[in-house]
Amino acid sequence: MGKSYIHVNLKRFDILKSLGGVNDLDYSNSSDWFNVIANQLTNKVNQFSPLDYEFVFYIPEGYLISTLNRLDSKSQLQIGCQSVFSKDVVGNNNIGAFTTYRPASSMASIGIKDTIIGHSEERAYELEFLNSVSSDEELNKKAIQEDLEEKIINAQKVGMNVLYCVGESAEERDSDNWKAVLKKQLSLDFSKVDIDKLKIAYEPIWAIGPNRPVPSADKIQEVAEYIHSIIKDIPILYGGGLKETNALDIAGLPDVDGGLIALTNFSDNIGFYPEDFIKIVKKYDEGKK
Ligand SMILES: O=C[C@H](O)COP(=O)(O)O
Repeated sequence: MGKSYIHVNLKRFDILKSLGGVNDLDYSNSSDWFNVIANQLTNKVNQFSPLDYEFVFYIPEGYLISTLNRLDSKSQLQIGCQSVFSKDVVGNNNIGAFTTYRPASSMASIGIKDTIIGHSEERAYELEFLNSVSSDEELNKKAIQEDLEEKIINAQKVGMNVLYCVGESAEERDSDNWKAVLKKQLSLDFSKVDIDKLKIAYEPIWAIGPNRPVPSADKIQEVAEYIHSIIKDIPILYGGGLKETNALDIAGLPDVDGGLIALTNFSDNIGFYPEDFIKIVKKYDEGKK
């Protein structure tokens, strides 16, 4: 059995329902939302051998320092940040504040070793902005691609592992254009990008979040195989509606090495719930090849 990678992109589930949030997780007795999640998960994920599983949680920036300070040193939960700035800000007496940006070097200096780059949300916001300036969407996507590559390079330069997300939109799927889209997204310069510090998350945009269809296991396998035809021997995680009901099938796919999860409940009490996360992991483990 190969090693499996279960990564979680923990979106803003800390927002209280009274402020428009969706998650019902009760953290009223703690000022630190993620600490509540980590406390509920540590013993459970520690039942899996670190030789068999890697658990990485990409969490909103506000919780990074308190989490790193409070996390049980024996916890197998690894904490990552949600992308980094594309510029190298170190050296040349650079004393900028880099306001609003998150330099990889500053993340490394607080102890962050993992980051998620190119998430569909990151790509979408950048594209929305560029499309408002120029109508040449292909050129805009190319610019985003170059920016994401710089982010990967800068993160790896300070020793971080990168989960790089790729995936097609519903329109690109319907026009049967997914191979061309993925090929462009996977065209990284491997003279600069360290393949040993890289994993790929395939997250079809149309499958992410509540009330979305999920591709069949066969389709996920077809795409993962295609990704491996472009970049050999790289771990591929599937993201987009991965849940208890499909985790077993996805775990058994020959070209899939793990999952990227955000929601654990896709209806009713939408959000991320530690007990449901563990149920997904257990199902995944049952199907693990
Ligand atoms: O960021 C996470 C992935 O895109 C999957 O999201 P999801 O589990 O809510 O479908």
